[in-house]
Amino acid sequence: MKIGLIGGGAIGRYVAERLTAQGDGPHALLVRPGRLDEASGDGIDRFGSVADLPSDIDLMVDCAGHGALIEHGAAILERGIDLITVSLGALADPQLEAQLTHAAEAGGAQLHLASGAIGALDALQAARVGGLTDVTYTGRKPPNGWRGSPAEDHLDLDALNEAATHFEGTARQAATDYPKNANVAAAVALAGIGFDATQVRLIADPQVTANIHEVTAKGTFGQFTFHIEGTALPDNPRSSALAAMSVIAAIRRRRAAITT
Ligand SMILES: NC(=O)C1=CN([C@@H]2O[C@H](COP(=O)(O)OP(=O)(O)OC[C@H]3O[C@@H](n4cnc5c(N)ncnc54)[C@H](O)[C@@H]3O)[C@@H](O)[C@H]2O)C=CC1
Ligand SMILES: O=C([O-])CC(=O)C(=O)O
Repeated sequence: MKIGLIGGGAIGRYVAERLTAQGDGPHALLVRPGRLDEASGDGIDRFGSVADLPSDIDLMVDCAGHGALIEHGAAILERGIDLITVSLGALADPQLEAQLTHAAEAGGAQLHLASGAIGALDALQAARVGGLTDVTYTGRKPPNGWRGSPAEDHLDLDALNEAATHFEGTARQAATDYPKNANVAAAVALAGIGFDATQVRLIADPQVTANIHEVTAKGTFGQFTFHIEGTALPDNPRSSALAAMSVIAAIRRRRAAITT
């Protein structure tokens, strides 16, 4: 299997290192148009557009964020190349979701949503079958984990001495307003009761050092609470290491004889 990457940041570098260690390339790095000189993904052949990618690429992996999925997603799928993405929050835009669905159908390819920094999505998907009544997601990170997000408009992150909520609303609004921080909200929404019915709370908390995600769900199946304290990647306090690990796990599942 020949694998190409989008994104040479914190997640992309982790994924590239793991792929290299397991003998999987990566075989191409797709960068922003006109950014072939971008200082990332060292040693990997770079390409500025999907059309330029080598013809033998079997799988593309988006570790670059919403802009990359918007920019390259449809073209990859239309070319018949499967795509794994961590940029789930971009699907809060119904037009993008429709565009990617049509592109996947036209190309006979599949868009796979990596589980990212959260877990229990399998339980949510199963619970949805019987009917879910209530799903809430709470994301709690240290103040540094919210830099570059709308949290900065509501809070003085440097002066915070107790936990402060800076967003309460739907998963659609969270995913739209926090493209670098609320992909988990989108993952929960897509697995469960959707972007508009999933309730989200985002908190900056100077007392914690981990990226903490909590999901509670109720339905005919019963109820559950899932709580995870994720270690951030060394290069980006916003992004949990588990998000990068979930990409490698998704790739491994594709070639496993027995899979979940
Ligand atoms: N699903 C999940 O649980 C999570 C998802 N994410 C998503 O992953 C994204 C990347 O995370 P990090 O690696 O930590 O960020 P980062 O900022 O360290 O790296 C982003 C990389 O993507 C590249 N890039 C940006 N736009 C691009 C485009 N249009 N085409 C090609 N390359 C492009 C940048 O040059 C950079 O190399 C986040 O912005 C977020 O949206 C992050 C954490 C968890
Ligand atoms: O990595 C995390 O902990 C979560 C995150 O940034 C996201 O959901 O986009």
